[in-house]
Amino acid sequence: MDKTYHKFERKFKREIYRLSFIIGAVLCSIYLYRTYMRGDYLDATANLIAVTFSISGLVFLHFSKNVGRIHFIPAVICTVLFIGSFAGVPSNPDSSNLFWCLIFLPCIVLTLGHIRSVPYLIAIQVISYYWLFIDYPDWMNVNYSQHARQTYIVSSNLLIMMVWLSEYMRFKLASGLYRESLEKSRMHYLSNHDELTSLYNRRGFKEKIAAMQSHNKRQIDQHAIILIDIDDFKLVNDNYGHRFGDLVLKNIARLQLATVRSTDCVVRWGGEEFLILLSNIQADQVKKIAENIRKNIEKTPVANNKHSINVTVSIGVAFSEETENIETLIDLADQRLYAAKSGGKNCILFASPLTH
Ligand SMILES: Nc1nc2c(ncn2[C@@H]2O[C@H](COP(=O)(O)OP(=O)(O)OP(=O)(O)O)[C@@H](O)[C@H]2O)c(=O)[nH]1
Repeated sequence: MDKTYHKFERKFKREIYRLSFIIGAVLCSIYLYRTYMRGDYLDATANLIAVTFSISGLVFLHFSKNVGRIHFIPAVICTVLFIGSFAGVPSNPDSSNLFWCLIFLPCIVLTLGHIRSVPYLIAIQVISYYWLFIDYPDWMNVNYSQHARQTYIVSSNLLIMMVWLSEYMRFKLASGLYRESLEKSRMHYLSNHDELTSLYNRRGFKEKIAAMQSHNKRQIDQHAIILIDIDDFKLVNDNYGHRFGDLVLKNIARLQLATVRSTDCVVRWGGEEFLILLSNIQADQVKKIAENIRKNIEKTPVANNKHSINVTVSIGVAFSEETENIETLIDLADQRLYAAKSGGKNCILFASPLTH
């Protein structure tokens, strides 16, 4: 499945590990205190080991970036605690340690997931059945009653079934929801971006403007529009082929993105025409950016293994001080671009030429 989904799953697991360790540390500390006060030092030692395990798990989790690598550690800790509780303290008069063992079963399923937990659970159940019916040496003073054994077998199996099923359903639901949201965002991306250059398309630009206007309560801060058109692009296609033309478009898109700030919006406005919306910016900075774009494009060759050419662009710029309406601003920039083309190309017009 998708890498990002695994990342999302790992985050989920990390929280489960953390929760398991915290619960383990708190419960075992309480029991450590009680057993120590009771003078039951064997039990107290087992609890001390459990507390140490849980705290080291938390420390490890805190410092490890990639939780994927430590998938088995919490499960191993749970298994050790399980075995410790099962076999280490069997002299408990009311067999209550058997029921504390049940805590670790959900932890194992949740940390390992519905697939990896299966062999663990089978192994744990086989070991615990063996321990339930084993002839313990006399010094261990084990006395699991028939009732305790039966109750343990029924409750542990029911618990495993319930937790396993809920983890299985959670996984299916989460991966389904994730796939759905991934598909939605993919569709949204495709409808708002140009396939060739990955820049915004007109639809994406409209959405961006609407978002900026609603964020700034209908008025975008001081801004400017730069309209860019490749000079004699038809000749590029005619001389070097359409695929080379596509390469030129991609290179120009890349150069624009490299020149503007990450907050600016670069749009493929038409076939060989691009629009840049610079927001929150002073006029002199706009002029610098436009000039940098023109120069960078002019001096950077576009090459494949057959051809290497330099292309130029003509640019028209309009500033928000001239009009508040974005459509009118684009029209102004377009008129200047047209004038730049008529005036000899490879140049920028920041103001409309005087008409007589
Ligand atoms: N390779 C390629 N060419 C495209 C694409 N979209 C539009 N074009 C071409 O861009 C060219 C635009 O040509 P014109 O509008 O005549 O403009 P021009 O040749 O750049 O001339 P001036 O604008 O006057 O400098 C046409 O040949 C289109 O086929 C595209 O996605 N890929």
